[in-house]
Amino acid sequence: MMEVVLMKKYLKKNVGSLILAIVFAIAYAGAFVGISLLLQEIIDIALAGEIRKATIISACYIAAFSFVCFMQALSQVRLNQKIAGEIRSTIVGKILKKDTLSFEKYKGSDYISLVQNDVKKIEDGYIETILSIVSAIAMLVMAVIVITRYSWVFTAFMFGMTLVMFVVPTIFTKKLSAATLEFSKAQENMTEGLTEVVSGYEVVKSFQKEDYATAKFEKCNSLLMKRAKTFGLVKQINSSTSSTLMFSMQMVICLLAGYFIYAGKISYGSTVGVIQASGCFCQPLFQLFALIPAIRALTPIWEKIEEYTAVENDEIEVSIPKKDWNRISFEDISFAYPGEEKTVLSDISLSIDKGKKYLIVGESGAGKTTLINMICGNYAPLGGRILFDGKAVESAMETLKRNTAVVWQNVFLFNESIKNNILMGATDEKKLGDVIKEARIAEMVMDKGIDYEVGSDGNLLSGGQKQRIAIARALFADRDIIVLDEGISALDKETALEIEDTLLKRKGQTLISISHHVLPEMRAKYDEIIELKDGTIRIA
Ligand SMILES: Nc1ncnc2c1ncn2[C@@H]1O[C@H](COP(=O)(O)OP(=O)(O)OP(=O)(O)O)[C@@H](O)[C@H]1O
Repeated sequence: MMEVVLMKKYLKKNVGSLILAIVFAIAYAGAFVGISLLLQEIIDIALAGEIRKATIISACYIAAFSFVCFMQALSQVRLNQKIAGEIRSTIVGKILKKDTLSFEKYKGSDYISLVQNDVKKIEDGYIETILSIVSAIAMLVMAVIVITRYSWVFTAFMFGMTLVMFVVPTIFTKKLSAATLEFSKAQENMTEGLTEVVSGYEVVKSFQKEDYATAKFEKCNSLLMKRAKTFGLVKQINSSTSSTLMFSMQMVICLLAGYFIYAGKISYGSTVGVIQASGCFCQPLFQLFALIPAIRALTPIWEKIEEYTAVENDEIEVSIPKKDWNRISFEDISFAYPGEEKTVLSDISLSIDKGKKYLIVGESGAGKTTLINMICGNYAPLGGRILFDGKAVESAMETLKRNTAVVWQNVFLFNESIKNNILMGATDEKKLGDVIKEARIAEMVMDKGIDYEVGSDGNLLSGGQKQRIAIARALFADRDIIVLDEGISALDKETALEIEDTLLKRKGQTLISISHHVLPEMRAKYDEIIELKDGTIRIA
């Protein structure tokens, strides 16, 4: 089973906490079975007139019992939290390692739902269920030993009934798995719907489309309610069937014990003991019948985690160094988005020279962003070659990534200070001062302060301010190629020209700029104009 293989590595990492949790799960089972022996003892002692002794024994047992219960809960919560935290970290780490195309296979909200909702299902259900199974098996074994001490007839009878009732988990496992997966999909759908409604707030308000947005949300909400209901119902039917069967079995044991005491075969204390011990047999047995489908129901969740976080190669990211080059050549490259028949780029050949300035132009949808995604190493071409100074290199995509810095049309800023958004973990105060000037944010920094928190995705800044911080970030990264995907479109004409001139003047650094608005004087500033049309290029 896949989940066993996946879980093994988390359990191995937390072997100390795991052993502790197992020890207390078994102790917890022992404490329950021990009650039957205790009851037998104290009833027989009390019947013999030794009430004080019976009271002391009971008090000691209660103290030990509560300690074991507390420790069992504590060790379980501790292990659960540790493992859930590690699963979350692993998932996010793997998501960040994905290449752009496989990342884009799922929506951002799908990943959020995976980490928040699906890991929660494992957190709530997996470890707890495994430990409950351990505890149930231990209780079962101990109960059998204790019951056999009273009479083998009880044991034989209970095993017989168990065989008859074995059918419960087989009925519910499939149904519960399907309901769990449907519930998870509905949660994913809800996360997406909710994100859209909240992110689209401005559009909704300005067009007074509250009803439209509410209806959109309600659709997701009612689907989630429906799926949650089915999931809850199947889960409930599974456990109530188990409870009913357990109750019936205990009733029969009581009748049998009644007969034994009537026939004078066991003492009063033993009768109470055997009834209590039969509870310790029935309860875990039916608990197991409910727990096994519950744990199998999580299989689709494990599969989903595997699918969403599949990373082709874990190793390459950190090992590729920045490369010295003079010319990068793209020869006969083509590209189509996965699952799409239409080729966006067809047999394109172009060369990028160190220090030269390129302007990419073309109609909307011509493939400009796709082309720069390829130049930046985000999209691997379907055919053709990428050469560095005429030579093929290992991991060309990673090498391209190491050599480029992009300012995207839609800038993303972390909910941190201006400074942290530029440095992103690096340190170099001198270079920071330089890029602040070059990106024309000196005035803003003076005004707001370098430690000004920009808000979620920079919502406390204007579009132009965000774009200039993104330019400062790209300059700070000190890559050989700077790419502007309409990266100065949000700026006023004067600032845009100033920044463009600065970037054009940077010697030794290649500039690739995409622009819709190409004025004749702009064309003259660039070394080459790459014109994209119908998936092919014309270089002027
Ligand atoms: N993730 C995607 N999946 C499928 N098709 C896509 C995807 N992204 C873009 N496309 C398609 O690829 C083509 C080129 O898109 P691209 O964004 O590269 O054009 P563009 O020239 O940058 O457009 P614009 O100037 O409007 O930004 C378009 O037909 C677009 O619909």
